[in-house]
Amino acid sequence: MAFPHSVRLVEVGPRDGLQNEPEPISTATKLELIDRLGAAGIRHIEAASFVSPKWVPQMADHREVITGLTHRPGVVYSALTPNLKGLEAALECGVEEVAVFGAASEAFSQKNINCSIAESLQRFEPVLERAKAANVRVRGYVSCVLGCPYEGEIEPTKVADVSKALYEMGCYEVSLGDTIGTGTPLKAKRMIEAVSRDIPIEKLAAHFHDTYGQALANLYAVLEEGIAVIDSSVAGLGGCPYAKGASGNVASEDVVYLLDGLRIETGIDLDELAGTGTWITQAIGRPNRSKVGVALAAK
Ligand SMILES: CC(C)(COP(=O)([O-])OP(=O)([O-])OC[C@H]1O[C@@H](n2cnc3c(N)ncnc32)[C@H](O)[C@@H]1OP(=O)([O-])[O-])[C@@H](O)C(=O)NCCC(=O)NCCSC(=O)C[C@@](C)(O)CC(=O)[O-]
Repeated sequence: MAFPHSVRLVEVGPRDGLQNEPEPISTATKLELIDRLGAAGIRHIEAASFVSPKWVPQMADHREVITGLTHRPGVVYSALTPNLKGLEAALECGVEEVAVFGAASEAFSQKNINCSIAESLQRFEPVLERAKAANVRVRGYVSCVLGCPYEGEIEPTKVADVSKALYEMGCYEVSLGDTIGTGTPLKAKRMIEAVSRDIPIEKLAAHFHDTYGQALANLYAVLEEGIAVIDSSVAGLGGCPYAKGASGNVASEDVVYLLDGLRIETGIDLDELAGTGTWITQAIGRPNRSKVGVALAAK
């Protein structure tokens, strides 16, 4: 299959990137990050997470973040909502899009959202119904699509089953998470092949972490399969509390550089994005994990 002509980047830095930071990050810093990302041309930004503050303290200011956003025309600002409680709180803040998140691994599901895969799907059903009634689109995530920190290998058929359930429930797009970054290009292709037997490829997104340095190679492999939505995190921010040693999502700057080189349109200004990566890493005292970002900053 040929590469897509354009790719939509879903920037998950403000949520996935920051959710594990141990030191509090001010709401003002989060809002500035989100605004800078929009100014760089990103059209979908995952801004917050309506989860329990006991589980993820860094996302406790979800209300302030969502209500404090300066909405740029054409930019979608979304938030995670694991259950009805989270969804109702998000709707009260006027959120325009939400996401539910499940897993292809039983053990990870238990650690992450405190329930089995089957229970999680039951929880998501009323979330989808309520969101539909409120005219709010729902994205679905599946974690551990290329490996689990507890169960190791995950069969592509398991990923396909959970993805299909989310899609049939009404998720407009299913994002496939290589949560611990253990995937390699062949595995990634096989997983996409399995999932796309049930779901049109244009309804799938790649959400790859770079723990083993394979994320760009894996993205190249799935772009060849026709994937045209990529989740990434500016400066490669992030990690996962339930996956020891996991590094962040693939860096947005590195993905844009790759796509620019392939003549695949993103609508994103790489220099502006790289400047945002430099700024946020300095603001929160983290190393910049984008190779492209570091190289551009050194010019
Ligand atoms: C899912 C729950 C809430 C279940 O948590 P639970 O303990 O099973 O839920 P519960 O219904 O029994 O409620 C327990 C307490 O949580 C409260 N509660 C219940 N729901 C909410 C809510 N929505 N917002 C705020 N508070 C909530 C509820 O009110 C109660 O409070 P208490 O009475 O003890 O004071 C919990 O396990 C949780 O918050 N987990 C956090 C999971 C998380 O955020 N993980 C990181 C995001 S996923 C991810 O990063 C992967 C992804 C998407 O990026 C893809 C990839 O890379 O793999």
